[in-house]
Amino acid sequence: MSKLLIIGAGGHGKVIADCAEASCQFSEIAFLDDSHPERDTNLAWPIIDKSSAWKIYKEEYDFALALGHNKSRLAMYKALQDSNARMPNIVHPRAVVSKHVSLGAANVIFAGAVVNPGVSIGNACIINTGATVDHDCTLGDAIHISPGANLAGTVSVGDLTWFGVGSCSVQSIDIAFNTQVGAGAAVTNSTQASGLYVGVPAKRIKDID
Ligand SMILES: CC(=O)SCCNC(=O)CCNC(=O)[C@H](O)C(C)(C)COP(=O)(O)OP(=O)(O)OC[C@H]1O[C@@H](n2cnc3c(N)ncnc32)[C@H](O)[C@@H]1OP(=O)(O)O
Repeated sequence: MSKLLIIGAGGHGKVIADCAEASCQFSEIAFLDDSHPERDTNLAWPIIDKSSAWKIYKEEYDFALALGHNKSRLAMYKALQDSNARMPNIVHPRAVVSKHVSLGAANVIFAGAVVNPGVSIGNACIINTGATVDHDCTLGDAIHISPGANLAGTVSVGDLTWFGVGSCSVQSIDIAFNTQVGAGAAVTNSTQASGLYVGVPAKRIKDID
């Protein structure tokens, strides 16, 4: 069995560790975090070094990326990928993921999530607790579908997009690169431009970085 190093020892990291433990895929789970050596544990798991030290560990460990910020996670993913580090997908045993789903690398799919057949997910995405991604959706890289968010069928989601907690999308629309969907929003039309969309139906209210 492989050993897992999770980069980032915050709350999201804890959920990845718990998910990895439940998957029985790893013989050891530990963290890298910039708070080391002042902090040496994250709940039940040790923090063994700073995040920047990851290269030292790349032969010995697989990696998971616990950076909630989509752009930071994508940058870290690219750095590790360039270095041929191993970044498996981590799927909670109580997530329902169709075998007819295409998954890239470094994705996490948490408990209660459902990913239906025909879905394609890129790299470094978070399908958070209880989120659903219905048939034939296409997700790019470094996307976060927050807890309880729901995508109907055949939605195309651009890289770096974040669906907030409890938000949703109707079927058969395209969500632009780097779209941020506020908590509880309902996206009812394709989004043409990056930006923050809130409300029901969701409206674009401002630019984002
Ligand atoms: C396990 C986990 O914890 S995963 C993390 C899950 N977290 C989330 O899903 C959080 C989602 N975040 C949100 O919904 C935030 O409110 C954001 C990102 C949409 C907006 O944050 P900010 O960029 O700081 O915007 P700000 O708070 O200044 O709000 C801008 C305007 O939008 C409104 N607004 C903000 N969020 C929402 C929302 N979800 N729905 C409707 N209106 C909203 C504000 O009231 C404000 O309106 P005003 O200008 O008339 O006063």
